[in-house]
Amino acid sequence: MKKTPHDRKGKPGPKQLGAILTRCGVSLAPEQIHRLWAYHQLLRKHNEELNLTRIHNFENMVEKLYADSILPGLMITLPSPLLDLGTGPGMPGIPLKIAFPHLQVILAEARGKRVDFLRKALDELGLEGMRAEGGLITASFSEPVRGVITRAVESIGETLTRIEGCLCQGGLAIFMKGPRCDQEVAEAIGNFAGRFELQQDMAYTIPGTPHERRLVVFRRLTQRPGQVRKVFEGRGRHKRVASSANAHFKRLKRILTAKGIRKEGTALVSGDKLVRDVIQRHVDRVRTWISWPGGAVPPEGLPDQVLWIELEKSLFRELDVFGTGAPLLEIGAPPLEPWDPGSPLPAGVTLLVPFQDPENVGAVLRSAVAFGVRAVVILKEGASPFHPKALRASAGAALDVRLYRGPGLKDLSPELPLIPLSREGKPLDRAVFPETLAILPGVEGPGLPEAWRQRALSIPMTDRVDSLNAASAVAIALYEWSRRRRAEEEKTRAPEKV
Ligand SMILES: C[S@@+](CC[C@H](N)C(=O)[O-])C[C@H]1O[C@@H](n2cnc3c(N)ncnc32)[C@H](O)[C@@H]1O
Repeated sequence: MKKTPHDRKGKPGPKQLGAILTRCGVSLAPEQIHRLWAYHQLLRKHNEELNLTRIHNFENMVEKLYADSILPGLMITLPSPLLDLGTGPGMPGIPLKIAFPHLQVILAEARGKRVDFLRKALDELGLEGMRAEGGLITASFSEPVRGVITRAVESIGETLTRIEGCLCQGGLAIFMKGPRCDQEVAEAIGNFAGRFELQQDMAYTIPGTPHERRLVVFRRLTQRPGQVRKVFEGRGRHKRVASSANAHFKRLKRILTAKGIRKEGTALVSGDKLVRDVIQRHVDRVRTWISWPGGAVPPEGLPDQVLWIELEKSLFRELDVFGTGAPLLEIGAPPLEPWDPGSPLPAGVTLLVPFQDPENVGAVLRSAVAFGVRAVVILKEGASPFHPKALRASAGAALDVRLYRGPGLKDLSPELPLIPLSREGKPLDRAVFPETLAILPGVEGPGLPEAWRQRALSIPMTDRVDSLNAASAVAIALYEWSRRRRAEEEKTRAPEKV
């Protein structure tokens, strides 16, 4: 190692740099120490003018900047190419490149003067396989990288969104954090479920110092949007639609109504969470992913025949009737199986639904699934369970319950073992529920035909309102039934031996 004027005992110089690094668990070859020393000098020289770092004490700089930057490379196998997002004066990218010369590193820095400094540093240090990328990295940055590393930039969630365009599937997002980042990590796990998974979360102390750190590593599960596009284009399943006369758009417009849903046999799902849930639980029903240019691309794992339609934003808004601003899904909604009133009801509770408001149909389907209803019969007067409002109000439950199409209210035989719900009936809390039963609420407004009212159950309530909302009344009746059933089960359970 060459001697420099500063290289006396205790004075900053390559020798002391090497010694402090060794104490921190980082041992570098002499030429690497010289490169790092040259970088250190550049940093000092330009710091006053460019405000590159607030750490000035030599020992602190070595421990908190250089050793800190290099340690992640000793703890995990760093992927390459590696994007150092928000590198500032080159941290951790430059010390990492010096310590691990095989890495291809892109130093990303938004501020122009810092970018000038980085380019000068790379030039003077003769670091090859490394470059500085100026400007703000956003989700549209699409150069493929296998890893992203960041130190002191922003929250984990913000970075995971930002690297959507560049981090390859299976690639690592590496976060150099302080010790207290539990909440940030937990939020990212929840918000990016299905897109990123937590691979490692290591708490450590920089050896020989009291400085605590966390290395948090997320692995990307999904493909980059450009790749997804290629896959859909390769299958001939990607369409861009700019005209309202387009046949796909006209079909999608039609399925906003019950008549169109019946005719096309498909339905529209809206809302980010619901769309993701439906894909996860009913992927075989998915027909079309509907977005707009620049909007979210379809997730991976959709069946080959699924179509991706990118609609002009104004056309997309016509379909996004709830204004969710999230992609929509077209799903299969085949005609309901006809209900045979002559065949025995399944054990447990069946629900007959005459509601004309699709939101009530959706709400009641949600309660039906919540309380373990076996089958739901949509009567002739009932709204479509696949109407966009019904699907949304059901939070997807419309796809989780056995649905049948039944006759009209007036065609229901009085012989059927139904339990009608009506304001005039006997109090629900005193009712005796048979093993197998079917609950029949009335239509919103007119309620039930006279014949059914006579044998109805009623929910005790004040007379300050005329009636409960139809879907709420059913939810209460279902709750009462499930409460009684649980109480029965408790009773029949063998008493525990003492
Ligand atoms: C607090 S500094 C940290 C610098 C360095 N990583 C370190 O640990 O010393 C954050 C730097 O990130 C840059 N930055 C923040 N967001 C960025 C983005 N989206 N793209 C590029 N640079 C960004 C800022 O300009 C700033 O220089």
